[in-house]
Amino acid sequence: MADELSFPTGLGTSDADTISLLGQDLAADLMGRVGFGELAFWLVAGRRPSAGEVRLFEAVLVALADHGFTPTAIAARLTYLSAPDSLQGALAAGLLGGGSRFLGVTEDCGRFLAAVLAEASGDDFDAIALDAVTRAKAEKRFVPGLGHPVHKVEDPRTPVLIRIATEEGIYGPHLRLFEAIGRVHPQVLHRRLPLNGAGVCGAALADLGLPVEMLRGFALLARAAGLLGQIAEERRRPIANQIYLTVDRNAVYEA
Ligand SMILES: CC(C)(COP(=O)(O)OP(=O)(O)OC[C@H]1O[C@@H](n2cnc3c(N)ncnc32)[C@H](O)[C@@H]1OP(=O)(O)O)[C@@H](O)C(=O)NCCC(=O)NCCSC(=O)C[C@@](O)(CC(=O)O)C(=O)O
Repeated sequence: MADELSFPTGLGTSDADTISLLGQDLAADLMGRVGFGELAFWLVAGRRPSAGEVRLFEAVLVALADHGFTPTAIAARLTYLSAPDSLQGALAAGLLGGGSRFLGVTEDCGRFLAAVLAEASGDDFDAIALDAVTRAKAEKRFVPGLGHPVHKVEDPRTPVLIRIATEEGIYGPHLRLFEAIGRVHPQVLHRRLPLNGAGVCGAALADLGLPVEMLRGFALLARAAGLLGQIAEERRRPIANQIYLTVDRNAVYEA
């Protein structure tokens, strides 16, 4: 009976002396020879990325690592205040906040763009974008990737990622549609909103051919590094207790 069991994997395995990963000898062929970003791409895509793809992918990871005292950073710091014995708890608390308003939008935007492109015909990207924004507004949905709480005119990450994608020959239909949304949305929303960093990262990852259903994972991978930095700084120069006491001392009891 046991002979019939089979659990196929193309990722990792080991025996007493060796560790294999992605068909390579981990110790001999990968350690010290492949960057962590390249490995993360390879693990998910199941193919080794080109140097240009690694450059764009790592630019995404760098873009999303940290954005100051965001809800994810504050959640991690407050959890660390309460449970300094649980670094993993603080990290997990921060990552749990990667959702449809902040950070997780990387995937929402990639999915949105992919769905619009799947239905679209022709190559008039401004017309396709206009239709997509009009439909989102009619359905009372926010367009993912538009707007930012701090960068009201331009998110500095957006033009840089578009430039890198163009330089590396990876600028594709998702980034093209995203830029078209940036041009046409004022006609529908009657205000000009910035194309934000989370959104451009989703468009770039989709143009890299990564599965849109996995894009939140990359945003979380990037933010895990940033949150580690936040927790390390919390240890060196704590602020979480002040946040806690400020809210508690200013609470207004309205029973
Ligand atoms: C980002 C924010 C909540 C900002 O809110 P705010 O309230 O400050 O927006 P305002 O500028 O005040 O909006 C002015 C008027 O436009 C309307 N309006 C706004 N956005 C609109 C839109 N997309 N579609 C239609 N209409 C819109 C709004 O309803 C208002 O209408 P009205 O009330 O009538 O005046 C909002 O845009 C939003 O939900 N966007 C969609 C989700 C999105 O893309 N999130 C990514 C954010 S980046 C990120 O995740 C990475 C991170 O930022 C953070 C991290 O790390 O955690 C980092 O940097 O790394």
